[in-house]
Amino acid sequence: MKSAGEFDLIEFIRTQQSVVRPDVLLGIGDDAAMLQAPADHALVMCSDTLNEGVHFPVGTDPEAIGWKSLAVNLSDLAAMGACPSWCLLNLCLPESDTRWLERFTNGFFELAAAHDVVLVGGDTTRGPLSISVTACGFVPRELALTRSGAKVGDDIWVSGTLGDAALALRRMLAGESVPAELMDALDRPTPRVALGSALRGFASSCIDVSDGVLQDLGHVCAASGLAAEVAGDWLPVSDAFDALAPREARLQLQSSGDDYELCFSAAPGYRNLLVDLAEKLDLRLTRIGSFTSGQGVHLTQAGRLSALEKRGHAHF
Ligand SMILES: Nc1ncnc2c1ncn2[C@@H]1O[C@H](COP(=O)(O)OP(=O)(O)O)[C@@H](O)[C@H]1O
Ligand SMILES: Cc1ncc(C[n+]2csc(CCOP(=O)(O)OP(=O)(O)O)c2C)c(N)n1
Ligand SMILES: [Mg+2]
Repeated sequence: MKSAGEFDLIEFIRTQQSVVRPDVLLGIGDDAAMLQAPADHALVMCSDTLNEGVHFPVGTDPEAIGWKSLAVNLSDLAAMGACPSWCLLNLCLPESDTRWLERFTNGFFELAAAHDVVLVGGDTTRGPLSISVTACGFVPRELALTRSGAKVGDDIWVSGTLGDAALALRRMLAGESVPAELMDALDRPTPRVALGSALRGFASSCIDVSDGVLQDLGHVCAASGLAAEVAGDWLPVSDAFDALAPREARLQLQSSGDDYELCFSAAPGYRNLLVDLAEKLDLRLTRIGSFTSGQGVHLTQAGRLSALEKRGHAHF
C-alpha cells in the first residue's frame, strides 16, 4: 500500500486482525459495534491514552507503541479481576504512513491475540501522534477487585519488579546503554491478567501500578479509609535494576510508575496460598507492607520513616 487514505488505513487495520469471537455480533465497519455481554457477568470498561513525548519518547518502535497501548488497558482490567474481551482503538496520526501502521498493528494484535481480545472499532484522525484504547472485559459481579476493600491488618503485595521501566527511560535519556530486560519493561509491559483473575474471591483490594506504587497505594488508602505501611527495603527489583540503578535513586525510580504490576491486599492467612500462586503463575509476588488504621502511605527504610521527593507520576 503506497499513499493510503483514511478508509484504506481502517481497512488495513481490519485485515490485520486474526482473533474471532462469537460475542462480537458486528465489528469494525458500521457506525458502531454490536456486542453480546454474558448475562451473569458485569461488563468492565477502561480507557487510557499514550501521547508521543509524554507516554513514550519520540522515535519509539511502533511495535512497542502498539503493544503498550493495549497492555496499559489490559492492566487496568486485570486490576479489576476482569477477563478482557473487546477493545476500541482511537488513532491520531501525523501522516498516512503504512509502514508505521504495519509495525504498530503487529505489536497491538500480538498482545490482543494472546488474550483473545477483538478490536471492534475506533477512530482514525490526523494530528500529533496519540493512541487511545478503550478495553472491555467481564467479571462475575460479586468477585470484582476494587480499591475500596482493604482491611486493617491485610498484607500488601506487589507482582513482578518495580522501577525497571523508569530506569530504562532514565538511561535512554542520558544516552546510556539499556539492557534488553529493562527495555522490555518500558516498551512491552506484561499485563498481569492471569494474576488478576486468580485473585478474585480473596484479595481485598487491587490496583495496577501505573503512576508509582506509593501514589497508587494512596488511592487504595483513600478508597478504603486506611493507612498503608510500606517497607522500602522490601520493594522487589530485577537483577538488571539491582546492577545498574544508582543507590541514591533507587526508591525514587521504584516509585516513578510505568510498571503495570498489580498491587493488592490480602489477609495474612492467605500468605501460603499466594506463595503457591506465584509458583503456579511463574510470577514473583512480594509482600511489601500492610494496611493499618489512619491515612496515607508511610514509607520506611531500614526501619526509619523515609521522605521521598516525588511519590509518583502526575500529568499536571
Ligand atoms: N476525562 C475523564 N472523564 C471521566 N473519567 C475519567 C477521566 N479521566 C479519568 N477518569 C476516571 O478517573 C479514575 C482514575 O483515572 P486514572 O488515574 O487514569 O486511573 P488509572 O491509573 O487506573 O488509569 C478512573 O475511574 C477513570 O476512568
Ligand atoms: C517520554 C516519556 N516520558 C515519561 C514516561 C514515563 N511515564 C509515561 S506514562 C507514566 C505514568 C502513567 O501514565 P498515565 O497517563 O498517568 O496512565 P494511567 O495512570 O492513567 O494509567 C509514566 C511514569 C515515558 N514512558 N516516556
Ligand atoms: Mg488512566
